[in-house]
Amino acid sequence: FNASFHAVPLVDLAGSFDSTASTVRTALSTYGFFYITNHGVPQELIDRQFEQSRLLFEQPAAVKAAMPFNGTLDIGYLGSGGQALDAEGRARDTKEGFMLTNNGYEGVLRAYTAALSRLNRRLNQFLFAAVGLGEAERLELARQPFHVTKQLRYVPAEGFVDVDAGSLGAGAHADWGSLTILATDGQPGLEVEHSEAGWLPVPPRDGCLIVNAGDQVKHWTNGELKSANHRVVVKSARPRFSTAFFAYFDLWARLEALPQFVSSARPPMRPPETTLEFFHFKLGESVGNARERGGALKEET
Ligand SMILES: O=C(O)CCC(=O)C(=O)O
Ligand SMILES: [Fe+2]
Repeated sequence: FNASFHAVPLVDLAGSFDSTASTVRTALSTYGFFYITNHGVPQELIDRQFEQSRLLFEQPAAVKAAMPFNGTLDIGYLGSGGQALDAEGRARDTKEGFMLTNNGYEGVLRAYTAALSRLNRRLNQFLFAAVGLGEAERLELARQPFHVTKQLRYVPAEGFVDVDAGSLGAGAHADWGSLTILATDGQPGLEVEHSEAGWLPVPPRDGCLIVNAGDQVKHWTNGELKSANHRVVVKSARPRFSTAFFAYFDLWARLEALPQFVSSARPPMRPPETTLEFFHFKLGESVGNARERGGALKEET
């Protein structure tokens, strides 16, 4: 096995529409992940957004606790150990998360979110073309995509990271929505699971954002395109920051497996359901997992 054959592909958004859509299809059916370059989000906006993230996470625990996580909207501060993304793992995630609210960093976060929202609409055109659908079908599912912007900070575990014992910045999971667009502060840690190659690093690349498909795309294409499992292993001595923009299809859109990917031998993976129904199901599951695993981390004081 040669790892160099197994690298997450790069999609150049400045290329021709058809070749970009075809690379998106290959990338999502093989890895579930791709890098994007010439994405149009100014590096300066990405950097300012990380600066706000740094300031936020440096606040005293009491200040962060005063912006509590809202389990219906998925906004607010969720402390280390508040979530356990790996449904089969034993430990809770060590990361802290902060989701968009109307606090002081509102201006920067809203500008960042607006830029990513435009980029997601562009990526959706390639996604729909990749499965042979056009603008009319896109408007049925993705006229006004729902999205959540989540700033993350991974503080290194004390001592060492024991992957076998399940101690991860973020446990193995697939994302839930349509496409996730990830920016990082340049520190490695993200890994994607490949069916033959196992866990592959997805290191940051200059000028690139990282994109991956979520479960909605998997259910929609009945497994033809992948929502790859991924995880975050942070071994460095300093904290790692990343910001994930989780896009979904429209909140009220009823998602159903596309007929071209369904047969009697290949029944739909899930019954038709709205984005909202699926989102609440997954959110309840991951926060519930962490509650059940109480005691795996020190309680925050
Ligand atoms: O921080 C990262 O690199 C990925 C985070 C992630 O996978 C998630 O929050 O769903
Ligand atoms: Fe993820």
